[in-house]
Amino acid sequence: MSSNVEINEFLKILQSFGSTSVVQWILRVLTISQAVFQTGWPENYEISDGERFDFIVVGSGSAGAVVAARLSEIPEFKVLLLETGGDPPPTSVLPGLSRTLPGTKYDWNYTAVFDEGVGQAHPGGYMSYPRGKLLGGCSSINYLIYSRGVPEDYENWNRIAPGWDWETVLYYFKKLEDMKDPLIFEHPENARLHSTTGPVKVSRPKTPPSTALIDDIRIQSYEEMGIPRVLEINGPEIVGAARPHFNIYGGRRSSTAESYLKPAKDRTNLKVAKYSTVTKVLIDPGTLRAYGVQVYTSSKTYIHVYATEEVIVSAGTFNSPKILLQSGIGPQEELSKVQIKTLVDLPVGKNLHDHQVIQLNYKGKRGLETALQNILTAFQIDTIPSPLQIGFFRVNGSEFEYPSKLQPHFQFFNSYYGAGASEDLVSGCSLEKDFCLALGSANVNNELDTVLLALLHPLSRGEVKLRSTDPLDDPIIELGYFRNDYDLKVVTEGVKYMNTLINTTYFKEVKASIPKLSVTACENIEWGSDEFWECYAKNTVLSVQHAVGTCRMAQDGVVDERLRVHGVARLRVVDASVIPLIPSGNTNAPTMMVGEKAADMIKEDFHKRKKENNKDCPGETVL
Ligand SMILES: Cc1cc2nc3c(=O)[nH]c(=O)nc-3n(C[C@H](O)[C@H](O)[C@H](O)COP(=O)(O)OP(=O)(O)OC[C@H]3O[C@@H](n4cnc5c(N)ncnc54)[C@H](O)[C@@H]3O)c2cc1C
Repeated sequence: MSSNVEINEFLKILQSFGSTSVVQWILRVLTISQAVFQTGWPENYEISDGERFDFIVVGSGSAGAVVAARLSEIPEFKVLLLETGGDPPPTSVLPGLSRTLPGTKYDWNYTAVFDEGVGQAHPGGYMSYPRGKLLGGCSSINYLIYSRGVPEDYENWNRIAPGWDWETVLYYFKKLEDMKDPLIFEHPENARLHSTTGPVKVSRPKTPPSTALIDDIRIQSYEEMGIPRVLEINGPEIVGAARPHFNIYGGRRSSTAESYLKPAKDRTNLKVAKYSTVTKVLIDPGTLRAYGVQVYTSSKTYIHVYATEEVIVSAGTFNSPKILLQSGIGPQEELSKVQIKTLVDLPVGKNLHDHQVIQLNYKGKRGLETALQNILTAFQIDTIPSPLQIGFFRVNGSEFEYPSKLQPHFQFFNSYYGAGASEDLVSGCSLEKDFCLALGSANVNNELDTVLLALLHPLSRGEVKLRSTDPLDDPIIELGYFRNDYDLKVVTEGVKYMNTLINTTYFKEVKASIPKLSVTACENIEWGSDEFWECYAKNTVLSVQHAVGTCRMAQDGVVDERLRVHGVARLRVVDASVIPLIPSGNTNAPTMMVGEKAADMIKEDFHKRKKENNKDCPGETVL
């Protein structure tokens, strides 16, 4: 038994002793030490040129790790999982440190560009767009918020790609979930949406009374604005606000590396090759059948490994289209620009969409008491220490009928900063210098609420393209925000509505105000006018890193409803890139759900093929 397992067992015993503060502290120290002295990740497998497997999965992220782990449940399947990155570091495991990961070696460090006249408050006209480069992919570096979207999101998928209706996907959402919050099961309407039997842990960590009060005041304010207080953000309501659930349990991040790959690490039929970058899919030009992949290894050589059954590309919204394009699958017009011969002409890289967000700031109470809040939270690295409230709402008006009334227009993330967190705010601010400095100044003596207002259903689309034929070159990411005027109209309405927060009881009591942050592009517009907020939104726009859609699942898309690439046999894409329409919430859980459903479809199709060929059917009973 490894020391990690022993510590885990000990932690479980301690947890059963309840919540005295001494036990809490012992737990905290042990959890942190367990994250720092890591063991338990799958061992690295050194692949050799010419090796054969049944299934090759490219990328171990939110979807890829799920697919590889589920396929390897069938002992007869030989599965290879290829991943560019390595093991998650302690900063990934400990939830309170998640914000330190973007920009490090655990991030692909991509930059994404705005169209002319958009995002002008971003120096250089581009912004960093983090993507996890490690076991678990983005699920190992994200902000751990657990949100699934609403039923109508999936009914819409189902209209485009049959088989993805709400009741079907709910089965997979429940299959992946281990809900640790007992409160949910006290309410039948909520309980039916959740499960305790899946591998991914979900909890709402307890907060100290001072933090709970801050949460409560904000949720009360949103209630006054007409956004109801709800039990949870994955409940039966379409709109409402609550403290969110997180993919955290026992002080650890429940990434797909933690919840799927660790438990599968001793299976001899699953090999995990780290530091291995897939540069293209090998496709027979005569039969158009995928038969393997080209890999750039840690020793800087290119090798080939072969798949007798299927290649599954799960490299994420930017890298999956890149790999397909490098393999000759994509728009002929784009491929010819970089002199790649087109094998199959498909809209790869198109349909990029995202939850673009507008950061709004509200300056509140003055004084030492709120500054103390920052000190209280600083040591709680085994949880999400800062107060955070999440809500969903629709704006009124017959001109805002898209999306349907069964979906919210906006999601918002309200973070609270006690006075004096300015340095944090300034260093985390990527906009023009004067804007960031003014943001910091607003918080020197006063608490500050920053609200990230996310447009949930944009009509604008961007695109991912190849920069060159060099497979190690970063792709071009054109965000395409606000290409459709409707998006800016809805966003401006949402911003104006959100600004009424300062008219609610608490914010009025503390004489809250909206700090005047300078945006050069809007200098000549009257501050606070509708025109100003439109300009502010267009130019300070950010992202919550929910990019999807570049290998769209649709008849006229890149993959069919079983995620098979149109026109190419034995090749699937399984990750956020297949999402045809972005859901009303964060994208990690929906992507894990896609992985779960895909694994079942791959197993089914394998058995179907074997039956057709009249051969033995290993593992059929598993289904
Ligand atoms: C900073 C940040 C915060 C976020 N916060 C949240 C949140 O709080 N809640 C939420 O629900 N969602 C959040 N998201 C979004 C969510 O995590 C992603 O939508 C989701 O994880 C995407 O999963 P994926 O499987 O498509 O891709 P990924 O998880 O990115 O997986 C792709 C994997 O493939 C590997 N890979 C890529 N190219 C290659 C190659 N050529 N060869 C081999 N391996 C390769 C990558 O290294 C990576 O491990 C956040 C994302 C980020 C980056």
